[in-house]
Amino acid sequence: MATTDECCTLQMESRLNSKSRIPQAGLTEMNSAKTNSRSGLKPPGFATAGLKPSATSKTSTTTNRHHQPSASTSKIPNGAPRAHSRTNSFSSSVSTRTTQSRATSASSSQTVGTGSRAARPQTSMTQRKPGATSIARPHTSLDTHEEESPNSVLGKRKGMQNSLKPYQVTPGSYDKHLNCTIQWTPPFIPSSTPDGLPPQRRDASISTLMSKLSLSDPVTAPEDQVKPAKKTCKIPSRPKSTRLPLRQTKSTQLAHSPSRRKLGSPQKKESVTPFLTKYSQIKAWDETRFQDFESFTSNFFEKFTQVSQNSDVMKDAVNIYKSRVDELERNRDELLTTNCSLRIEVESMKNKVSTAEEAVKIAETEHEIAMDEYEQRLRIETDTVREESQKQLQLLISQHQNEIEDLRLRHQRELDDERTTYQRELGQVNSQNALETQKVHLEVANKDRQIESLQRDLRAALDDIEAEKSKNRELRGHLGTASNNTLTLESSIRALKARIEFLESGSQEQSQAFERLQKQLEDALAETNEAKEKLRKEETLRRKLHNQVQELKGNIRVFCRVRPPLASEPESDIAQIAFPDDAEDCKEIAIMGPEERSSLGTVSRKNNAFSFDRVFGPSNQNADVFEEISQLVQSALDGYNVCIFCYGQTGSGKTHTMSSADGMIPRAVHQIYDTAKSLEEKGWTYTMEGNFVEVYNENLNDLLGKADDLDKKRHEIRHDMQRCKTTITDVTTVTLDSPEMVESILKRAAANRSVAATKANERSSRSHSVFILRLLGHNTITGERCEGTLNLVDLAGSERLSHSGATGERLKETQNINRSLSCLGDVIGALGSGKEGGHIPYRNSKLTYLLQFSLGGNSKTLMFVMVSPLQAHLGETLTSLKFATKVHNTHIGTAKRVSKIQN
Ligand SMILES: Nc1ncnc2c1ncn2[C@@H]1O[C@H](COP(=O)(O)OP(=O)(O)OP(=O)(O)O)[C@@H](O)[C@H]1O
Repeated sequence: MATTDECCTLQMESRLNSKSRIPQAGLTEMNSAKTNSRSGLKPPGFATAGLKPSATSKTSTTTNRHHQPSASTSKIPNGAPRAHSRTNSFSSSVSTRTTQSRATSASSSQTVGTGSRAARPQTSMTQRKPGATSIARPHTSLDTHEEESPNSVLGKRKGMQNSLKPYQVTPGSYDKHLNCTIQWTPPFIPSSTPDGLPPQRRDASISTLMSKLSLSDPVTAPEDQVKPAKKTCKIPSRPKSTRLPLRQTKSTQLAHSPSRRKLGSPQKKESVTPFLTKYSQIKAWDETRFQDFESFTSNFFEKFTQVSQNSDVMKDAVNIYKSRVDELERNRDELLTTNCSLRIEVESMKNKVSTAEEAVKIAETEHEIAMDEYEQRLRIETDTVREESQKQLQLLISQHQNEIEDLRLRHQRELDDERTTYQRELGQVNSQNALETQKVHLEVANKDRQIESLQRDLRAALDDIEAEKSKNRELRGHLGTASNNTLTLESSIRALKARIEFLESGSQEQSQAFERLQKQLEDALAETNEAKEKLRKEETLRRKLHNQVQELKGNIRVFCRVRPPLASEPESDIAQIAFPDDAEDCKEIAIMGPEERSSLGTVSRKNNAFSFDRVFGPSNQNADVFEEISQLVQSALDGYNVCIFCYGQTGSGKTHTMSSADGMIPRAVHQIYDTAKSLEEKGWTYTMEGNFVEVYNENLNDLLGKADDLDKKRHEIRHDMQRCKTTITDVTTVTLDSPEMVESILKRAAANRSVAATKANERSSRSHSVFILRLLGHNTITGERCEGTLNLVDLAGSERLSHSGATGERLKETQNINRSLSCLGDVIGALGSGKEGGHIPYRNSKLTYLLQFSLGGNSKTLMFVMVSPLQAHLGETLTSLKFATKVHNTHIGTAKRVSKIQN
């Protein structure tokens, strides 16, 4: 029964442990509180059996959950065992008891908690009396130690923390608190049994167990086993397990101390009477149960140790977590504080940022306004500069185009003129050559030398003409170059226009384009100046060559013109006039003379052939005539005195040729204007002054003056022999500013003459009209000056006096006309005689005296002999032709150009 009860007790205890009950508590409740409190017996030998004086043999390992390690060796947090000086479970249970609890347990038995410990069986040291319910355990050093420990079991329970601290006691180690050496005793057998056991059985079991245990009491221990200075708890060495958990019930240990002592002293086993009650039934030691119990205990210890170690690890982890939580809380507080300060700073920064943003917005607004104003100003300035640039460019382009156009027109005119002139000159030269050849044939003996000379001159002239042509080609080349330059400039202008459109966005590029254009313009101007310089030189050369050609042609030339029959003139009255070389040179005219009856009575007609420098037939117009005399007009511009007069009977066409609307005078004036204008680019500036006078009855009348002054106002002819210049006193001089003025001059002259005439067209037939055009030229570049005079003379009718039948005033007129014409013939004859220093009868008539410097060596003279086609005028016609032939045969010396160089 006892064995069965003990097994049941162990099983119950195992179940209780498996329910996480604290083993110590369970054991306390079952063994100490009940058993000891009820038994009230003092365990015999308790005070002496269990304690041995020697503490050297064995060590006991126990675990005390209620004590904080404080001995010589301690267990580190990871659960490693540490040495402890505490005593066994008994000592531990005593140490957890407070003074008060001990006092309380002394008066009343407690079944739980500390009270149960107070009721556990007392050791022999307490000398517990039988029957006492509880005996206060005497104070030992453990009490003080227990109370001083901050980790007392009460404190643990209150805080529910660190209640599972493992506590190991090494058997044989010295506990300083108990002042004894822990001595291992054989494993005790838990006596806890389920409730309901009869006290007798319980006591018997306890007695049996206690009998197997021996606890040497220092009091009863042999003297040699007890150290004099301290109490020693000697526990017999344990063969296998040396660890004893603290949880093992202290009260049970105490209760079984006798058994323990008995086990620890096997030699005394037989001699010692088991400390059993009368109810104990245990008679012998059950070795098998002991071994089971020992194995169970060993397993239990191992599990307990493992759980304790885990608990220690968890506690250490909890401590670490707590410290970590504290640290984190501190960090959190610090972070909160920092966060608050940062929020304040953020708020202040936000305010600053908002203020700064407002300032930035204001500044941006002001900046935008300023930028708008600046852009507007810049746009206005750019538009202004662009407009000005465009205006300047347009102005430059228009000026340049005008200059180019003028230059081109001038060059074209000059080329046309030169071409016409040279063609004309060539024709004239050819005609002259033919004429000279004819003359050579006619005057073979006398003219051989002259022909050879003329041929040489002709060759020279041809060479000159070739040279002139080459010059002309060069000029054309220059003109072509100028035209190319013009085209280049025009293309440049077009490119610049396109460029300007492209460059509107940048004034700098525009200025560069302007500079390039300016440079091109300067280059073009330089080339133009070079061309002008060449033209000036060519002009001088041309004048020289032109004069040479004119001299070769002769300084006095005679042209014959036959007017066409008028509508009022019947064809039967038309004389037989032939033009033998009409298809070739137009220099011959043949007029069938009147019938002549010889002495034998035969009637015959003589063919009168005449040859002149040029013969114009009825079909020729004034334009054809002027084409031939235009070279003389050019000579007048070149500074030579030229005299062109028309000779012929009344009605032969003198006035028509000279003063009609398309006559020589208007055409000459127009040519002079055109030529003078073209010469302006060569530096020449011309001033034209005109006089229009008549010689009537050997008196000079100013046809541009008042009509009433005609035949009343006297005018004197003055000659400046040094300058070879003729002036007329009190004569009206008209400056011809435009070619249109000549028409008014002619009209005015005609009007004055008609007022003075007694019959229609009468005055013009009875007087010589002289249109004097003085040409004053000045070259501003070379400084040259020239002064030429063009005299256009419309002579009075040359009919004979006998034929006119005039009388009285008319007779006087006719006589004066004949005398003046005769004087003209005399002067021409004298000039043609070739006598050096010979007398020239200029003064014999007003006309010749007036034309003194235009007839002679320094002048070029052209005489038109006008022929009426009427048969009735045949005699006068032949007379005029004979006179003209006489003039034509006259050779006047070389003309001298009136020119000077300005200093
Ligand atoms: N070449 C011509 N073609 C056509 N008509 C002409 C030509 N020449 C002269 N006439 C006409 O003949 C007429 C006489 O001409 P004009 O008056 O010129 O002669 P004139 O010699 O000047 O006479 P006068 O000595 O009296 O002045 C005019 O009516 C004129 O129109």
